[in-house]
Amino acid sequence: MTKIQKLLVANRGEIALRIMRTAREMGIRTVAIYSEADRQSLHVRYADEAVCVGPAPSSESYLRADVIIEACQKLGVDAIHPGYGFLSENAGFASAVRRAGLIFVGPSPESIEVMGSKLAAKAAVAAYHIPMVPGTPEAITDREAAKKTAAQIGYPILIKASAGGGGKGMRIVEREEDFDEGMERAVSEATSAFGDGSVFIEKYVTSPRHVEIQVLGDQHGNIIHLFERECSIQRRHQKVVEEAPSSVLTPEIRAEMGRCAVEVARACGYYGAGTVEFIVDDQLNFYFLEMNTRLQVEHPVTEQITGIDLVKQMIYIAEGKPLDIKQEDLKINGHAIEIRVYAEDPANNFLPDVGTLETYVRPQGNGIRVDDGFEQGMSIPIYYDPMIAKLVTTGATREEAIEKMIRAIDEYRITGVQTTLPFCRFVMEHHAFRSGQFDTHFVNHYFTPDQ
Ligand SMILES: Nc1ncc2cc(-c3cccc4ccccc34)c(N3CC[C@@H](N)C3)nc2n1
Ligand SMILES: [Ca+2]
Repeated sequence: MTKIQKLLVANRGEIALRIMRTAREMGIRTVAIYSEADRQSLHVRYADEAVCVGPAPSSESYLRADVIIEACQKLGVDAIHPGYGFLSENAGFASAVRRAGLIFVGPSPESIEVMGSKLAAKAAVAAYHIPMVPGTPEAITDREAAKKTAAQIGYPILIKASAGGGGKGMRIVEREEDFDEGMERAVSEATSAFGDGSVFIEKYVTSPRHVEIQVLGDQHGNIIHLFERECSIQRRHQKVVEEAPSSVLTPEIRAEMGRCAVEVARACGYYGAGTVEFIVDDQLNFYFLEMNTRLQVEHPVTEQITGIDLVKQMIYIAEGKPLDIKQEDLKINGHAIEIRVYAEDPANNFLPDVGTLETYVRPQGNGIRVDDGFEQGMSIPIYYDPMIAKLVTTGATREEAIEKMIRAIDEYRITGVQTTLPFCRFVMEHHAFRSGQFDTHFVNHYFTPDQ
């Protein structure tokens, strides 16, 4: 066991601040990294020490693994927390951190590697009888054979890039006559996007819900799940509204999905915080899709209903501590909803809107959590994800969480940039959302930009 005394957070914005807050509660000293564009940002001011890692573009700063590791050695840092995005699912970085004698607050490079390839993930899981959509277990090498398999599976099918994920590198093929062209395009897109043209086929589940299970594993083989998050309200594979628990799962299906998620984690010897993604069809059948080996943006809704601080657990696990939480001790307490507040203009096809937060007043009160990285007067840098904040409300019931969300959105005062707040309010008021009857096509179905 190694007690971490000094932690470098290799990230920026709200997640960097969020991680540093937990570290501070644990008596751990914090080091921030920042690009020249983030010199004045909050996470830099909050940290005990801060290091400029380069110019604004991420490739020259937040992705500079060598500069980040060098900074650790210079400052006597023990561990690095990668947050999400940037280097958080980069097996090479996790290995380099290890080789430098530092602790990577995350899973092993091997787990990151396996789960980074959709096919390797499916192969690792195959022996565990986890429901997966019908499809080809291997990358397509023989197109005629693949065409036969597609006919057996039945159209529509999805052609997916093995190196893809998060919706990138997926093509729907509705009919057999479109197969050849669909395959051509899928391979060329995967080759240009990921440098890896290997693709596989799956039966397309037409109106799925996106439900994911949070798992926590320690370095002694203990793995638990912390129930599900529903993330079906997405726009172009960018989640906008997430909630925990899901409004459709029954206790039986929840327990079964949780068991499967733990088995997926076990299949790759997982430790740390991870998320197992499923899609759920309208008959409430669920299918394993992929595993994310990072802390996710939407992790707060899980924290709110379980009372577990996931960053604290990640740090304990990285220190080699055995989990001090038993599965049977975990209960769902209440309902939490998160909306992501982006500096984007819903009336202008959600284009990023640059500008300065002339007014920035957060909502407050019982059941309101705001994870953000900005103060009034700050401008939104154009170089990074334009997320301003995550607004999380927690109520005893889903209805109460929705009421709180509507009240909080109305209290949130932001001028100087357009934001997605009006769109989120539209969702909270919509009968399809309120009744729980929605799927991943919600935004396309119900939101026309001129509204
Ligand atoms: N066989 C099969 N059928 C339906 C699917 C539906 C999704 C999906 C999941 C979540 C949101 C979506 C929005 C539009 C289109 C698809 C989705 C999906 N995803 C999207 C990103 C990655 N997590 C995998 N895979 C699917 N696979
Ligand atoms: Ca993913």
